[in-house]
Amino acid sequence: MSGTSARLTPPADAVKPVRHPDAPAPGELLGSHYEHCFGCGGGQPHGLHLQATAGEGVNVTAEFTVKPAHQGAPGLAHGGVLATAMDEALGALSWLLRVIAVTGRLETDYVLPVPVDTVLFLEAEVTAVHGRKIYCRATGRTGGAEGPVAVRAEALFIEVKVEHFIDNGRPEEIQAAMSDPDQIRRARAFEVNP
Ligand SMILES: CCCCCCCCCCCCCC(=O)SCCNC(=O)CCNC(=O)[C@H](O)C(C)(C)COP(=O)(O)OP(=O)(O)OC[C@H]1O[C@@H](n2cnc3c(N)ncnc32)[C@H](O)[C@@H]1OP(=O)(O)O
Repeated sequence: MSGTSARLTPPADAVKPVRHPDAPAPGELLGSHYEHCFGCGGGQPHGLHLQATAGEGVNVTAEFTVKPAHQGAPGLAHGGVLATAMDEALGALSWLLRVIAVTGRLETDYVLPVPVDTVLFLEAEVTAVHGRKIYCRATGRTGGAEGPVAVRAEALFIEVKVEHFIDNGRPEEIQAAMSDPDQIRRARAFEVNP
């Protein structure tokens, strides 16, 4: 990548990310944050079903298998779907900081075409934190965890409160989520001092 845009460059007084003491242990499968999430939920037949695993630092690894439903050009993954995979892997970093955060900005470099049936090996890490702003980056490799980089992304996530979803989400889904004890448990797993 030739360079990061100014909006994704942490300010000079940004700090190194700190793994929350109650973060999932390294190697732990993080699970889905919401059953109907297009990126990680099991309730979306054509979703990405991305599964992320906690790393030792403020990082995660994840795998995503490109399905025929994810095509753009014949036999190749759609770029927007690949950006979704990066977004989802980057979003999973919230589990390690134990904050709720949403994507503010996402920049993606498409380096290689990604055929259907490819398993994309994703790695994401937080690079810096500045107040509510979480700076992070990710790569997606083909042919194994050490394979060539096919997709690269940098992003800025912004920490929000649970009210962000309650105030803005469609009432049907919010009410269903709020009355689901399992969903409440998952939402709390993101929060510091729940
Ligand atoms: C029941 C619930 C369950 C929930 C489970 C967990 C779900 C997890 C889901 C994860 C799913 C996967 C992930 C997804 O798909 S998340 C879905 C996609 N993302 C969104 O929908 C977010 C939409 N945007 C917003 O809601 C607001 O704009 C946010 C909340 C992001 C900020 O508005 P807010 O009014 O709060 O704050 P602010 O405007 O004062 O900004 C604060 C600071 O940030 C800086 N800034 C902002 N934007 C940008 C930008 N684009 N580039 C550079 N900088 C930016 C800004 O300059 C400021 O900096 P500073 O002046 O302080 O230095």
